[in-house]
Amino acid sequence: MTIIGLHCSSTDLHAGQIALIKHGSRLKNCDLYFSRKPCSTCLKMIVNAGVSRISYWPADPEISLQSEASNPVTTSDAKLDAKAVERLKSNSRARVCVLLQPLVCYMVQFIEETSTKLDFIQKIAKSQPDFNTDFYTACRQERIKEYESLFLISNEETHKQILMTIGLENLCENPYFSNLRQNMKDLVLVLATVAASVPVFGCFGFYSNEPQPTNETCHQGLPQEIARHCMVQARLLAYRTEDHKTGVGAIIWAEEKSRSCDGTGAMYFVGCGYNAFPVGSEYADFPHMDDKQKDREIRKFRYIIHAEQNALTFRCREIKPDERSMIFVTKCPCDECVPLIKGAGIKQIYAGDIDAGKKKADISYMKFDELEGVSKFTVNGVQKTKSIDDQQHQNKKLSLLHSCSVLFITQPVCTLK
Ligand SMILES: Nc1ccn([C@H]2C[C@H](O)[C@@H](COP(=O)(O)OP(=O)(O)OP(=O)(O)O)O2)c(=O)n1
Repeated sequence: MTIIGLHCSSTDLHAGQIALIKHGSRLKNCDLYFSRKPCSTCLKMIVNAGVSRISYWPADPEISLQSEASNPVTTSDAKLDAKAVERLKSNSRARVCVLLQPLVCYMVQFIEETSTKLDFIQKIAKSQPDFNTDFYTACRQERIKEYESLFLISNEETHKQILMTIGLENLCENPYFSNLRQNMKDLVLVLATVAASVPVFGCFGFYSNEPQPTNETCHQGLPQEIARHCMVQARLLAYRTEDHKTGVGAIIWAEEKSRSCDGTGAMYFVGCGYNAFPVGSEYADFPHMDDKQKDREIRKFRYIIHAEQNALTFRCREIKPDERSMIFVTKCPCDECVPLIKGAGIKQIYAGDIDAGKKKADISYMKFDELEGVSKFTVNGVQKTKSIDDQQHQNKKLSLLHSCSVLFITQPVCTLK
């Protein structure tokens, strides 16, 4: 499976409409993932394009109806739309379903434990002698509150009533209703926990240690809020790793010269990946051991494909030489990946610098510091003057997760082993 697009709604267009404009009939046989149930305006076009499945997070239109319940016009429009969506759904070949996979029971705890050990939190901790150990907990609580208000209906009864209003009575019976709420809460916890591991704190952010090589925009740093957001995406990917010790995630974005209709501004998704063994292999096909094993033959390093390597391999767009292209990696790129990133023409690297400058037996991280011609942004607590982008960004909150409609499109791909 390859992700071929990631879009969010703009002022004028819904995410589904943007997907149509961007991909047209290439959507045929693709799977689409929405952060809300698509409305009839989007759904009619999408089913017509021949998509194979549409999965959605079941929080909207419910959440919008919650705040607009007192307005009879909106409620009756929403009812009409919900009916139209159900009719489009039942007369279409595409499968439209709620996407709420229950998490394995230890997942939330595992993510909570590992998130506190990540470099961003560790750097803040080191730089603050009077560091309050509850800082991470406080950040997490804040994110949980924020995400709950965006993605959940707090009151059970209100939730039930809204589901009935839009014709989803079948979801109101138990155990479906309590399972639905529990699965939603768990996923919100995971999202909030990972987001809290890249917190807003003092002047900490992703900064370059070197003077900018040129004034060209393709080397200028992104607004911190966007950089943090993309790093959270990479962190989420890292949890999909097949390396049982070290998970790494990478995501590549680029910026078009001209701003088009996309709700992500001029940014467009290029590719993403995490460290894993060759596609289609079984657990026992390759060794899983690390440097601590004396026998080098049973170490993982010659087999595992790095997050950046997978992001480059399974990308859906070309990397254009005149555009600001950037890769976000949760760990320092190693010596195998640094020349690949530079060779692919990527202009900026946002990375954690854990292990930078280290030479291990089978993997080394020496080339990152010496790399020239690619701008590097690592976690830093140095006070910087705000970039122009940052200032402009204050008024235009680009936040992919926060947006009402986020859309992933995946395409089945054939892989040869
Ligand atoms: N930029 C990077 C760096 C590493 N990796 C992957 C490749 C391996 O799956 C794993 C290797 O990580 P480490 O160098 O941390 O090695 P260990 O997993 O052995 O851990 P340790 O830090 O204890 O040596 O991470 C990656 O995908 N991208």
